[in-house]
Amino acid sequence: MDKCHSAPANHVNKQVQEIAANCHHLPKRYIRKQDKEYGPVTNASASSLADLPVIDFSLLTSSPLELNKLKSAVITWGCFQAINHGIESLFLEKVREIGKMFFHLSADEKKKYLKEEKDVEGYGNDIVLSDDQVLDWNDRLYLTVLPKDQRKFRFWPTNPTNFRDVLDEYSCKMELIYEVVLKSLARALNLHEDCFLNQFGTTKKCARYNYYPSCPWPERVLGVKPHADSSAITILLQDEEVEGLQLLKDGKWVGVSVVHDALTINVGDQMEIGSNGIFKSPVHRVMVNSKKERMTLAVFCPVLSDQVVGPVDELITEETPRMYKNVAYSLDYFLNYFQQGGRPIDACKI
Ligand SMILES: O=C(O)CCC(=O)C(=O)O
Ligand SMILES: [Fe+2]
Repeated sequence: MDKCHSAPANHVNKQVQEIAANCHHLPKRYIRKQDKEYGPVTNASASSLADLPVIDFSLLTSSPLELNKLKSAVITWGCFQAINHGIESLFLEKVREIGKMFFHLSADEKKKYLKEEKDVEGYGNDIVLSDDQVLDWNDRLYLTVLPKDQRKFRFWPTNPTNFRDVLDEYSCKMELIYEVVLKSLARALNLHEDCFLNQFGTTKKCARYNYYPSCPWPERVLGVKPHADSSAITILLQDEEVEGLQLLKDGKWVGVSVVHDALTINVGDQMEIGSNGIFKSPVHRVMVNSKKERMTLAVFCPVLSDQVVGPVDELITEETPRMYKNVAYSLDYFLNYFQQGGRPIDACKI
């Protein structure tokens, strides 16, 4: 059979994992349309792994040098690898393990947590907004973890049995990491350390386990299509061995390596706006592997729904005029641009 034969578009509501398990041909809905991707389509080769700065969190308050390294990382890349962040290696393993155990449950068991068609919360994949939308080669489990009163427990697996406890503990740790990053970024710009924390107010923490089954035609699909995150920051726990994340840097795609026990942290559109464009929210995408599955856990830290985001006053000066309007962030606002391949932040620029 022609390996690239396109199947009819009846896979839209199937899980990618089910398609991958019996993949004799690639369903049409997953085939990349390269003319619709912004940024070049060439793949990163082994030689173009990003030299992403590694920031030692244990030094951020005591070492001006480390703080400066963080500042230049976020200005240059919008992203860095955090080490010595205080989360034990064994615990990170557990966080990965509960995710893998979940995705390895039977299809029927996982479907108990299936999301609704037009919502993101729960187990599933892309919200489909149009017939010609290209789908990502990934399944997800998306759970709002903080504030606690926004948790929708019907989507929280009880299998494995420790899933909820481990994710709950991880959420608390993410709140602390969030605060360290926002305070450090403010100090790096000589602002009061609570400046960004106050600007954004209470932020949500939304955990998204991304599961990328292996794909016999990795060049023809994308794990996640090019996008920038809308959050203030995103804290990513990568797969312990399989790479796949790439950043668009100076017009080229460069791969992000796996650093043992590191958290890969990037700023999102809300921080780009808050910092009046000093920190740039990086465009990134995910490639899939022909042989190995990959699983990551992204924790997005966005403002609460309808909260207005704008640049902090102290960063608007005569030399550095306001670059972004104040915008009220909602899921609809984000999705409308995202699924059409545009960047929501372009609509916020003055
Ligand atoms: O899985 C990854 O490496 C990144 C995922 C990502 O970009 C996202 O979930 O927004
Ligand atoms: Fe992302």
